[in-house]
Amino acid sequence: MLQKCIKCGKTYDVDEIIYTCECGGLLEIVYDYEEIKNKISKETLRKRQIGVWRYLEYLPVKDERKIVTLFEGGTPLYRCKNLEKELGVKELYVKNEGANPTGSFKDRGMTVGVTRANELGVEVVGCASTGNTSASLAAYSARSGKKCIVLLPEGKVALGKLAQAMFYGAKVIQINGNFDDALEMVKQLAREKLIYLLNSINPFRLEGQKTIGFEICDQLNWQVPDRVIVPVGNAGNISAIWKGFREFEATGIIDELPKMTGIQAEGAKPIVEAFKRKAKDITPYKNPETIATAIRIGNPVNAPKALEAIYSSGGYAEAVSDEEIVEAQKLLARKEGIFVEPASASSIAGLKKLLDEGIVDRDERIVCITTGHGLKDPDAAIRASEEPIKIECDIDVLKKILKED
Ligand SMILES: Cc1ncc(COP(=O)(O)O)c(C=O)c1O
Ligand SMILES: N[C@@H](CCOP(=O)(O)O)C(=O)O
Repeated sequence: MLQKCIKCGKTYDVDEIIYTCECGGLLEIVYDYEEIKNKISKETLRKRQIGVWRYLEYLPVKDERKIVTLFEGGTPLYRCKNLEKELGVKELYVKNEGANPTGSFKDRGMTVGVTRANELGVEVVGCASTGNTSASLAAYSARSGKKCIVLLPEGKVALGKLAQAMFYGAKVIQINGNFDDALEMVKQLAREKLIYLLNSINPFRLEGQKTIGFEICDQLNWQVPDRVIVPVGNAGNISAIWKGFREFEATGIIDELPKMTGIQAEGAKPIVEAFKRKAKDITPYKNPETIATAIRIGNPVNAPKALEAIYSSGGYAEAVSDEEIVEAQKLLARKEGIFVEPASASSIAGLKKLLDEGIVDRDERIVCITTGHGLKDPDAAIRASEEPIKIECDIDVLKKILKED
């Protein structure tokens, strides 16, 4: 097991605390896949409880006693028959990551990232966040007794997420700047070794998130979807999920791969623009803006990994407007009973748009990832809903209302 630069191929020991290569390239964790293949089979995996740690041999942990867990993963993969009818597709699933312990997919990353921090003997962890990363890191650092510092863009973090970070006991610092500014600041703290950084630039964190790909195969009885659609912000998740599929292929668990499809918001779409230019580099946005605050990111650190995932899987990247996001959020809640935060609904909005554009075939088996719980952002949900009806305590008035549509 090593850390390897995706740009120049240089390798580093896993115990070296380093976030990018000397050449500036992003790092990823590589394993001896033949060794994993000899240890693991579908049957052995199935004997264990579903969740991130079912896939232990694929995870960068040396000492199991150091694992910090809140029982993350094992999230539902819903077949969505009502949406299939509504959108005119043959087979549609939603992988609902809002069902994780703190309500987002970040918990998969943090169980592994904070376990690594434990193994390294780190005492102070930190991150920049649009909300979910901070909520999750605050919870896992509380559980492992570490000090936690989170930097947030003031006024742009959904209420539920802010409440979580504060309540789990993190030191919460709001900056007069956006997420990208906050990330630059915590990267500086990490370079000076004042914190162990647990944003997705840390390759160990992404190892936990790749288990979304593992679980999708597992829950589809080892079949592989034609396409996986993922909301994209800092671009770690789409890269991680793709790595999961590739590793299952490398170890003989699956023999096909899905088309990775990333969705961004119109006001923050540097990856979509790069994809449409067929480029490998992005042009960052200085002032990203969208109702989907979780993906209000102008300079995604994992852009090279995400673009590689999209290009080499034959996938696609598209942007959706705030109106399309809210419409999709409502559709998912009202047709399937699944309440997600706005950023999460971009995968559904993106699917609808790509079907209309003829990019996605109606016969495909599709999995949309919904990344965070709807209760994270109650303000957005209330703004998008009809006002409750107010009446006096009058039974006749109530009966009259009951008869209305
Ligand atoms: C709810 C939600 N959806 C999507 C994303 C985007 O994920 P990524 O940054 O890995 O692209 C985030 C945060 O980054 C998020 O919190
Ligand atoms: N949406 C994210 C943004 C940070 O992404 P990360 O994956 O690099 O931590 C958040 O929840 O803060």
